[in-house]
Amino acid sequence: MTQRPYHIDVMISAKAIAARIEDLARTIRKEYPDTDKLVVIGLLRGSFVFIADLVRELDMNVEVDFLEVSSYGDGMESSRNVKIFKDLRGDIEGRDVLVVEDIVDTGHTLTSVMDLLRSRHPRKIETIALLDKPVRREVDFKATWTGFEIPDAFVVGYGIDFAQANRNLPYIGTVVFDDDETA
Ligand SMILES: O=P(O)(O)OC[C@H]1O[C@H](OP(=O)(O)OP(=O)(O)O)[C@H](O)[C@@H]1O
Ligand SMILES: Nc1nc2[nH]cnc2c(=O)[nH]1
Repeated sequence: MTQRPYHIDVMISAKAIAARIEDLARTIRKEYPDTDKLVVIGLLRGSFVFIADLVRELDMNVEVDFLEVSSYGDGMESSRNVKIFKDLRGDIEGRDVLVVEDIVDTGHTLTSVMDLLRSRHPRKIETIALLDKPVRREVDFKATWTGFEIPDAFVVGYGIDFAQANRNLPYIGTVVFDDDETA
């Protein structure tokens, strides 16, 4: 399938993201005062940039693990069918856990991931999402901490893809189709 031509407008700069992550890391540190080693779980693939920056700001002992899930494939619409492609390496029973996500949109991904992870009986489990698009929600889900609330626009960059491209942009941008602008 040929891709409709598009460009990307900057929505949140790399500098604004870095400043927000410093704030979030301070808040999280205070939320886990008695934790020996926090298990920080990144949801692949979208969260790989966010988790890398977040853990380097977290002034505490952490263990990093990943769960690979996907429901969008290469499209712009959720399939509402959250598939697990790769499970955690570690056991989270009795552990303090933080789940790191790039974006909450319909809410299906984090709802289904949290159902799965809670069934493994962590001692405490919280969620952080860099972006939240509350107007698109289809299931009731709110992350414990959110970086930025954003309007209804398809975003890319900072780990987030469109058709497996643009994950390497250092900022968050919106996809604008060129033929929509001329219509
Ligand atoms: O709230 P939702 O509507 O469920 O959407 C959020 C999810 O969508 C994207 O994942 P995607 O399925 O595109 O996989 P990816 O992380 O590998 O890009 C994103 O990374 C979130 O995990
Ligand atoms: N690339 C991308 N993936 C998403 N998954 C859920 N919402 C979005 C979005 O706005 N952009």
